[in-house]
Amino acid sequence: MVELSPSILSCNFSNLQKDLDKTTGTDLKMIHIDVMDGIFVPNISFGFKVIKDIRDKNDYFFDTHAMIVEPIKYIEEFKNSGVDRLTIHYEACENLDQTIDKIKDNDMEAGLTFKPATDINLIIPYLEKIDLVLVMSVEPGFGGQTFMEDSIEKIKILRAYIDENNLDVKIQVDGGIKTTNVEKVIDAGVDEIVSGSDVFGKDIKEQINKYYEIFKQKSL
Ligand SMILES: O=C(CO)[C@H](O)[C@H](O)COP(=O)(O)O
Ligand SMILES: [Co+2]
Repeated sequence: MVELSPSILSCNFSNLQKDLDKTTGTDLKMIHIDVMDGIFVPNISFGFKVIKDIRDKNDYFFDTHAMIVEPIKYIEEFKNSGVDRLTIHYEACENLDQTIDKIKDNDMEAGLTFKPATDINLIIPYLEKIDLVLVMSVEPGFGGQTFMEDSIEKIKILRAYIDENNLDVKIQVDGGIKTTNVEKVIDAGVDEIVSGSDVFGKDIKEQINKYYEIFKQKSL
């Protein structure tokens, strides 16, 4: 079944744990943690201290999306903060192979993502060595943007390649997903859905339950 990874970027940071507490009693298994450095993307979110502090209070799988230049420099710190999977940007790494290897050496799952304008054919060769490929369906940097329709084709290409080659790689989509458009990305073949403003910007528990209702219907 498809899983939801709600982005805490849309939480109220003055009440972060209060927002996370509202997710209890749902089917949720992971949360999406967007780290931005103000250089790779034109926005700054939060860093290791925040991740560490919520790690102490939440058992969820920490699905972390690093929108930072040269994440290789910070891999140990992500690990020490309690990150379970580190997803890095193709465009942000001078040596992508080395960066992926170092994530794995630090006992985290490795995810790879790419900006909407990046040619998907550049990503395909790395599918053999990663655990997750993330299709960005908005320009990275901000929550609350509109879903880019051409992401559907990218998901279909990745789904076909992964299935044809029997690869053990999950597909995630991030940006502009709502309960009203989630079905089309599921039909295209995603395994995980990131949603920020449509979860933490609304009635949190109700929205998570709505997503899981849709996922269950779709898996019948
Ligand atoms: O990576 C991101 C932005 O760069 C966020 O995960 C994403 O934008 C989620 O927010 P929303 O669902 O509101 O689009
Ligand atoms: Co993200």
